Amino acid sequence: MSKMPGSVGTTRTEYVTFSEPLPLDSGAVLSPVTIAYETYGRLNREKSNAILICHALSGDAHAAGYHEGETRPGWWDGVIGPGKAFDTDRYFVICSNVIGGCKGSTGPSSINPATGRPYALEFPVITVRDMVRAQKRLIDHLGINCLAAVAGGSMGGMQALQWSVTYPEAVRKVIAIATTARSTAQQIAFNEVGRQAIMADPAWAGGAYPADRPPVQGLRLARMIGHITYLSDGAMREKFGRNLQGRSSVGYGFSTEFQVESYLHHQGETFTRRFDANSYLYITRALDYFDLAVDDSLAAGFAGAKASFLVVSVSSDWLYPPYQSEEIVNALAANGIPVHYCEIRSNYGHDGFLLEYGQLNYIIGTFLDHLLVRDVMETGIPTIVERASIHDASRIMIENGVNHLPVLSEKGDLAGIVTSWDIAKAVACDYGSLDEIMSRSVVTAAPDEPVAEVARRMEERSISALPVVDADRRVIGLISSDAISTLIGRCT
Ligand SMILES: CC(=O)SCCNC(=O)CCNC(=O)[C@H](O)C(C)(C)COP(=O)(O)OP(=O)(O)OC[C@H]1O[C@@H](n2cnc3c(N)ncnc32)[C@H](O)[C@@H]1OP(=O)(O)O
Ligand SMILES: N[C@@H](CCO)C(=O)O
Repeated sequence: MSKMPGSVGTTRTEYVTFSEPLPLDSGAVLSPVTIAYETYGRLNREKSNAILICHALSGDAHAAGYHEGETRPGWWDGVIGPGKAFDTDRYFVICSNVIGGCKGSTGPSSINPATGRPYALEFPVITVRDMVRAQKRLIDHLGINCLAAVAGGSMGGMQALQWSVTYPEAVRKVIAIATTARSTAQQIAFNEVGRQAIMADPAWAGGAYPADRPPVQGLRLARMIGHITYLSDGAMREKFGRNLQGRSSVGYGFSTEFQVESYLHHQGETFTRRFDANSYLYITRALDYFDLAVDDSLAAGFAGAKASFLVVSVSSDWLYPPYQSEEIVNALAANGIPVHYCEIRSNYGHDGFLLEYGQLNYIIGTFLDHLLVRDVMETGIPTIVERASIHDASRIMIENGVNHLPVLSEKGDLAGIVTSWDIAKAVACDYGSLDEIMSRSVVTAAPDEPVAEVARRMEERSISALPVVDADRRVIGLISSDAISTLIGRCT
């Protein structure tokens, strides 16, 4: 299929296998570990533009574009592509199938090297943290030290949150949608009913069913139950009301009569053609175990996180209700961690995170464009020491083609700044020492400040560049109005 506007075009799932054993939360190890993944866009030279997308319960690595011969795009195609929120003209977008899944990554239907047969229930129980550990292997394999963002909805949002606490140095932004920081009793309850439906199917056979005779009845029922929780009362009423399916009056029996019944049968049926029953057990168990709280405190759980966060809920989501997003926001705010919160207004229910593309594109796009100084600043900039001469300063400025030169004290922290305008003044007024011309009260920027705020400060003070300093006033870069306007020009 040729590339369409806004589409990443034809895509293909890649596979990588790691032979080094993957330690799991349960104490078991998994080896070898295969990860199925797709990428869209190009990784830049600095490897700083990578975004990891994490999928929900039944998703896979195919998040965007079209597989050869297929007409349905990837599951988050509405937000991934040129000009979309996850803009593949700017970002290198990665999506991988979770371990425990059945879409190419190692899971219970993979061959157990110890027996030569599918693992089935010999597959170790996994957690969301284990899924993230496996993703870290992939990210390392791709040579990426720090992700520009990790994003996902539902279980994908849990993985994104998990990244922020397990690998705080390896992720700059987290986008968590329609999710929670710890599974609730109600969520565990629905998962358990689904699992019981599968395990009660005689075809499940203790998990050792042959690939061509899976427990379809149990899996169908599990999905029907699950799918109800992905919708809302309003969405069901709007979609089906009390409409009958293919008949004009009720039949006083137990065959399928209502449209909503027919719809759920359809959803259950199609699910059995694309999903493995044992993977359903393992992944829902991972959801149950998910709890980022430490000593029952979510604030303590997020204490080490370093990313900035976007938390999004769906107004009609009763499976992962907005109050659970608000808990995440409060826990982050308690740690002084930058966080934005948005509630998508939608009647769709939980699956709104797969459908509300207009709102998602706007909210995510705005957040990703909400650049921080560290995203824009120039690093490795020239500096000069306090005792140097005006001649030294002008030579360094000419050699490096810069108009701003931070002046460092003997201790190495910021003592002042000298500009090409100061040099011109020095020549005109015949000043001899750097001390006479440099400004000592320097307006600075911090790496975690939003660029927009710094741009406002520069405008108010009529300054065209600010040194970026760390907590010890060590100069770590420079942000200039030129760099900001180049960026804005590129983004419009
Ligand atoms: C999140 C991840 O990481 S990936 C996992 C996401 N993917 C899924 O969950 C796949 C299954 N889920 C769905 O299809 C979800 O409903 C969504 C959210 C993805 C799509 O939502 P919508 O576009 O609103 O589709 P909707 O829920 O109406 O379902 C449409 C299907 O129901 C069928 N349908 C609609 N009404 C009826 C009915 N009365 N009787 C039988 N079937 C019906 C349609 O024919 C269509 O079938 P098809 O998907 O086989 O073509
Ligand atoms: N429809 C989604 C819902 C779970 O979040 C899925 O099947 O993965």
